Amino acid sequence: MSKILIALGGNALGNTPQEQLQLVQGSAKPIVDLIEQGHDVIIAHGNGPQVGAINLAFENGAREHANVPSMPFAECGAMSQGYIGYHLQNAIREELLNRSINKLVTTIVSQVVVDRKDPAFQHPTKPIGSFYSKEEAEKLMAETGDTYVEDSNRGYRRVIPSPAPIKVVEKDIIEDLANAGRIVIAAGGGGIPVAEDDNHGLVGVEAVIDKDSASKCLADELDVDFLFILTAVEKIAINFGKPNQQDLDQLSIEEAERLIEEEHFAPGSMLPKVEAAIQFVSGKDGRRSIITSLEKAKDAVLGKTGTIISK
Ligand SMILES: Nc1ncnc2c1ncn2[C@@H]1O[C@H](COP(=O)(O)OP(=O)(O)O)[C@@H](O)[C@H]1O
Ligand SMILES: NC(=O)OP(=O)(O)O
Repeated sequence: MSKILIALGGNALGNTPQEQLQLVQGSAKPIVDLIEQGHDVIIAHGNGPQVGAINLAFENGAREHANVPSMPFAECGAMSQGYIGYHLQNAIREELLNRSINKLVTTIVSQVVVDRKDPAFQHPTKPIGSFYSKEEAEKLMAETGDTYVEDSNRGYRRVIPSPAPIKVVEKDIIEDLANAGRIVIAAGGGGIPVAEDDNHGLVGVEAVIDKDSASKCLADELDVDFLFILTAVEKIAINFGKPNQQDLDQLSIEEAERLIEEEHFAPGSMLPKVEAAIQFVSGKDGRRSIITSLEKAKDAVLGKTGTIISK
């Protein structure tokens, strides 16, 4: 049996608390399928819509009420981990109980170290929060000074810096729990972004780390066999969304790199997933990364579907 790190995409969580509560019930099923198959599973997840909504709520509140503080992004990230982890761990717990699987599940508040000098701080790229029309985005940019960009033909979203993850601070605890047979939700939302100060302290920074990149970092640190990136599509494709779209079953590192150069993967959506997969499998022989949909996870681990990226 394998050790699997699952990176859960936005379609597993939705956009509102009500939607999330509903969707995580479905998301828990394929996760528990893998557990039932005997695999050791660690779960990471995104937080783009959630961290954007939390930050916006505080910003709007602070504008209108003197007693509402504005909330830094690291704290917003921490809140998103708690909020998503709470729903997800309860859904997984319930699914385990329904199937009489005697396993415990928990969420670890996870910090991820980044470099304050990372050039990403000068070039915000991480889309967060809701989607807006071009006109709405232009108005918001003029009002707030924030940056908004078009996100993969889906509308305009605010972007903030997304530095590269260096290490997961709570890695040893996550590993201890996983080795003890616990199911761990960790590095949620790419982890709380922190920088190390001169006295080994950790200080939150204004950023949101890409969850695929942070998942790759944790997968490396835990030396898992599979990095499973679960999103809304069953397979990755060339000419995505065009009449000549072709889904891909398998990719070598070299093939994947060539397709990146040919710009088949949209930045901010599929590109970070393929990059994370390449980096993960490049790290050690025998590793595999699978990109597929939540619904197909069980089949994909048996090699029946998904796009497998390997050496
Ligand atoms: N070449 C491609 N092959 C498949 N999907 C692609 C490709 N390029 C862009 N996409 C889009 O990227 C989406 C996944 O990115 P995104 O929605 O940002 O991920 P997440 O599930 O992490 O929230 C897919 O659902 C699909 O719409
Ligand atoms: N942090 C992060 O990458 O979130 P999304 O996957 O929701 O964009």
